[in-house]
Amino acid sequence: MKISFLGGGNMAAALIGGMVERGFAASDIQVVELDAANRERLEQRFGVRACAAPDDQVLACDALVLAVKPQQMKSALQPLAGRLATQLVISIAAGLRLADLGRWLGGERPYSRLVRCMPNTPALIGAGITGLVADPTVDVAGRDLAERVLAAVGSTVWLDDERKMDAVTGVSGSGPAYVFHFIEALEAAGLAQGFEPATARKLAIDTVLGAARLAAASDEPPAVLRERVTSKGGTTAAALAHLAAAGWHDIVVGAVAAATARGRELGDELGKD
Ligand SMILES: NC(=O)C1=CN([C@@H]2O[C@H](COP(=O)(O)OP(=O)(O)OC[C@H]3O[C@@H](n4cnc5c(N)ncnc54)[C@H](OP(=O)(O)O)[C@@H]3O)[C@@H](O)[C@H]2O)C=CC1
Ligand SMILES: O=C(O)[C@@H]1CCC=N1
Repeated sequence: MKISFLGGGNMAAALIGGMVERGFAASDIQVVELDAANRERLEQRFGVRACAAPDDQVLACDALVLAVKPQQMKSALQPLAGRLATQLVISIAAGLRLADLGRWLGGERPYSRLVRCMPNTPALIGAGITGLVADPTVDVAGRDLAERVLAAVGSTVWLDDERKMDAVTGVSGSGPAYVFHFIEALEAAGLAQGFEPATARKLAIDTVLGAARLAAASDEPPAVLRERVTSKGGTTAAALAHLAAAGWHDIVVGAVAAATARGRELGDELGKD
């Protein structure tokens, strides 16, 4: 299976790294990337071919992953318009809708062999989660191909309605940043309590890792696991009361709503062209 990437930045590197680590042949992966330093990094780190513009070799692929920023997409697709025939196009761009991508990629008619998805950066270590939605005209073979690419780097969730994709972006696409931010805060809290930096970081990271693994392995919901940590009149209750008073739950819900709304706004703004 030959996979080409348009854009070789952070998320493309996470996907390529995860794919190579999980047995995709580096010689079957190509990347079009404008930045020369990025091209060199991708070639050296993963052994893939990187080039500055989409040539015939890039187009001779089974799947083309669109991995430029949403604001760069329309101009990045211009050199490809009307040149695709059988390739499955997989967009990972936040906000951008299938209909607009199809219009930008098409020649006389819109291109419809399209899957829109939203992965996240833990893909780099095979621990990503991706939401996917296909254009209704994509056949089973096309869906299987997208599934094989994204399932190589983590779990997948197929959606029946493209409008839900912005919420996937809000929850799991952007989600690792919220978790990293939480780890940063926990680490800073450890430093404030007098731990050495390495100890503060280890306590913070291993706590999040262990709690997430326990939640994933448990038949019980996170709320029950939380209650088990919370002894009556104990330390956790004191911390949770502080978080509740600061509106912790609503803050997280509001953050996801802001990300979701921004995805929708990007789709509205950029799709107008
Ligand atoms: N980062 C994340 O966690 C996630 C990102 N995404 C989506 O992935 C996409 C990429 O995001 P991210 O990797 O963070 O962004 P980056 O900016 O890191 O990567 C995009 C890369 O594409 C390059 N580029 C721009 N125009 C072209 C072009 N015409 N041809 C080839 N390469 C080009 C950019 O170069 P230059 O910098 O020189 O412009 C840049 O290196 C976005 O659409 C985003 O919404 C989805 C899920 C998660
Ligand atoms: O911040 C962004 O727009 C991208 C999409 C999801 C994660 N990063």
